[in-house]
Amino acid sequence: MHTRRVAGDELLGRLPQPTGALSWVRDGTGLVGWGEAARFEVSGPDRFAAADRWWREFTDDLDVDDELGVPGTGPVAFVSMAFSDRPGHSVLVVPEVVLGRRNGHAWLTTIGDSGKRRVEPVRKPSEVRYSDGQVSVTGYRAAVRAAVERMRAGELDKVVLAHDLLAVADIGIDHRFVLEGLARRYPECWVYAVDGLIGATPELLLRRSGSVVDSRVLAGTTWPHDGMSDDELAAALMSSGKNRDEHEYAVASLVQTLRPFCDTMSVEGPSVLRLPNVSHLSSDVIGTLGDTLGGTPSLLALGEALHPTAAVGGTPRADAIAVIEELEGMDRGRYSGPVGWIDGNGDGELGIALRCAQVDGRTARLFAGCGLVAESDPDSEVHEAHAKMLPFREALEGM
Ligand SMILES: C=C(O[C@H]1C=CC=C(C(=O)O)[C@@H]1O)C(=O)O
Repeated sequence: MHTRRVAGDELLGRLPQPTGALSWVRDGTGLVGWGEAARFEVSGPDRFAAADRWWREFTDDLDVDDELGVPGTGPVAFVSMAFSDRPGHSVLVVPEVVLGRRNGHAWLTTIGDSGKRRVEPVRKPSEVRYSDGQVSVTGYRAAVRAAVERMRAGELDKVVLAHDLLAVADIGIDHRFVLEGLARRYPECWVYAVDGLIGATPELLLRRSGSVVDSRVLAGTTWPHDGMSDDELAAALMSSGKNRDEHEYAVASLVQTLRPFCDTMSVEGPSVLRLPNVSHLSSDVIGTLGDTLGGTPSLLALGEALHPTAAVGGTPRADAIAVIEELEGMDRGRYSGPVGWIDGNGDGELGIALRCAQVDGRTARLFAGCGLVAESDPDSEVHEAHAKMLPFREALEGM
């Protein structure tokens, strides 16, 4: 395989075909890929360790010629892990071609001879129809109410429940059309696509660059309502006890789990992250990895320890997972699992797969969830989940 410097500043615009897009792009930087040189699929509680092992063996056997030698050059796999230990299907895809841009560098990595692909024009659907997914809005409201009762009874502190929505377009969905729409409206988010899971997430589970790791923790949300200005919404969010509690659980779970791997750690926040559809309480955690057992853990090993954070699971983690299995009533698939990329040195970026849909032909299954605490109100959570589905809906409809 070869990595060469290239000129040009396009990423998503270079994807040649309507399906099979691979993407991890934020505000014009990141990686896109196409073609499949290799694929690894796995499920079950050992999925992270199995994926890590497969990736190490795959890269050990490669003959790499890399002109740049920075994170994201050389061998790269796009990663999307299932939320749940069961059921669930996780996937690593090694593209035939990767195009990357970061810190003033631009590069092209190819595996094998990876012949040129025909470039097909991007297609826009003219009609999209929506219907209930596995969990309707009514079912979701009832599940939220039941979870809130459990928390009021002191059974757990926080749980994240989600529901889904089906969208059917009049033509096969062009992944590039959705990705371009998401990137245009959500430059603060990581716009991703792996094996048909497409979205724009504002939440970074973990980035590893050598011994430095960082994470963006989000929890606590508001959305435009009651004619309030953006500043009024932000001030209300910062002073909401319910949202501050929800956020604190998410930061604490991340810090506690990452601390044993780190020599130093610091937390900045919370502040308000403003997006077009919602605003979140946001904290950044930065750490320096220490040597454990003679080396620093890979990104996938760290992802295994961190997933699921309280932003998608809850607190205490095991109780929250049990409540999700009992009350949510659907298979999340890869929604709310780690998604991103890894390179041959164990570096890379894993976001949390939020604000997304699983796309298959003309159909997209959209997901959104909300963190619940004892003070949560079921109707508000239904509105919040609706607001969280807007990015994908608007991108699909071309708004
Ligand atoms: C579970 C989701 O969002 C999480 C991330 C940020 C804020 C959240 C909240 O305030 O509820 C959720 O924990 C989702 O978008 O589906």
